Amino acid sequence: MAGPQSLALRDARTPVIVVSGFLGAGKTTLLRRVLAAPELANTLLIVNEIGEIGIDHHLLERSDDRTMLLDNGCVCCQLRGDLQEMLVDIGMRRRRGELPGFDRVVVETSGLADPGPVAQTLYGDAPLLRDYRLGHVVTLVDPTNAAGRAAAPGIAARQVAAADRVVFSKADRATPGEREAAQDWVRGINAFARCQEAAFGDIPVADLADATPFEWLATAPADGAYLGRRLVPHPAGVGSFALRFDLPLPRALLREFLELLVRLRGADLLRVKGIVRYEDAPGQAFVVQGVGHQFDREVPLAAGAALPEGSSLVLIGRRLVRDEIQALWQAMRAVALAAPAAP
Ligand SMILES: Nc1nc2c(ncn2[C@@H]2O[C@H](COP(=O)(O)OP(=O)(O)OP(=O)(O)O)[C@@H](O)[C@H]2O)c(=O)[nH]1
Repeated sequence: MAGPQSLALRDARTPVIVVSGFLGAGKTTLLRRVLAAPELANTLLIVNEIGEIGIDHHLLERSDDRTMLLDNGCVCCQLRGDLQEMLVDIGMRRRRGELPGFDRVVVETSGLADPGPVAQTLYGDAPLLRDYRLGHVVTLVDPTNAAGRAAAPGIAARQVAAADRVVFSKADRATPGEREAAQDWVRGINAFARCQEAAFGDIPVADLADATPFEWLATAPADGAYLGRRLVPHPAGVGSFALRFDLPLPRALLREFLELLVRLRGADLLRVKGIVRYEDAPGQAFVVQGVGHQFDREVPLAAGAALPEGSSLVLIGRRLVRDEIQALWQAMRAVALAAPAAP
């Protein structure tokens, strides 16, 4: 008898794999790693970012015609129709030979997106069903960031509920207690997902390439029912904005600013990421990012990457007011400029 796996293999439609996970859980890190593998070379990637400027697609270091950006909104609500349109358009262009072929699509959702409605669009839209089927819904859970999940419990839980695979990220850093707590939390929400741990996204590539979600559900009549039907509103007060800087920044001042921001608003600051240029490193751009209180070391970006001018920092958090934070920066900048230069 043909098993579910062989049923899926007879389905020639392109699988769409949804990669979800809370802010900073490690989605981009995992995708950078697995999409570099030759087995996944033929993958079209759609990156959704909630901030008004996209950062992640610059980090993915892929050619532009294989990476598309859906920014300035969340794909589970405002941009759901945009994703539908994008997928239908890409399907048509591929048929007309205007786009190189691709074997799968990966959608990296924003850290505040509920992947359920995203995945459901693939079941409910006839033009989409012609070209695509749902592959895995992979949700990353960062065991070291229970506080972040607690700040937006509805969304974090929905991300796990919709998953057929859960990857516990940051295995290199998480303590045994954090890992156990994260596992208990996931199991309490979704007992069916296949779970694995990863450090810097080191999952076997085949886990993403083989795109038959919930093998046993693939043959069930209520295909996709596990995704649930209810749309969860985004947590109250969580929003995002970008700070932009035209001139190169003083490195030490930016560090002090971010440290002060964490001291003043640490509990509400869920995610910071940006691409910055420093006065002391002409021509070089750096990625700056933090999750909760934890800031990563800065990473210089490859020269020649198509990057925006100046510097931009995206801040995502609860009840953060752009003007107040902008004013804090300006005040610190003014004090630094007025201070006598060190002898
Ligand atoms: N130590 C450690 N750090 C990690 C790991 N995975 C990701 N990080 C770091 O965690 C931070 C966030 O990682 P990203 O991959 O950007 O997370 P993301 O889920 O794409 O973030 P958003 O798109 O903002 O939601 C970065 O500083 C990464 O370097 C890991 O396995 N171990």
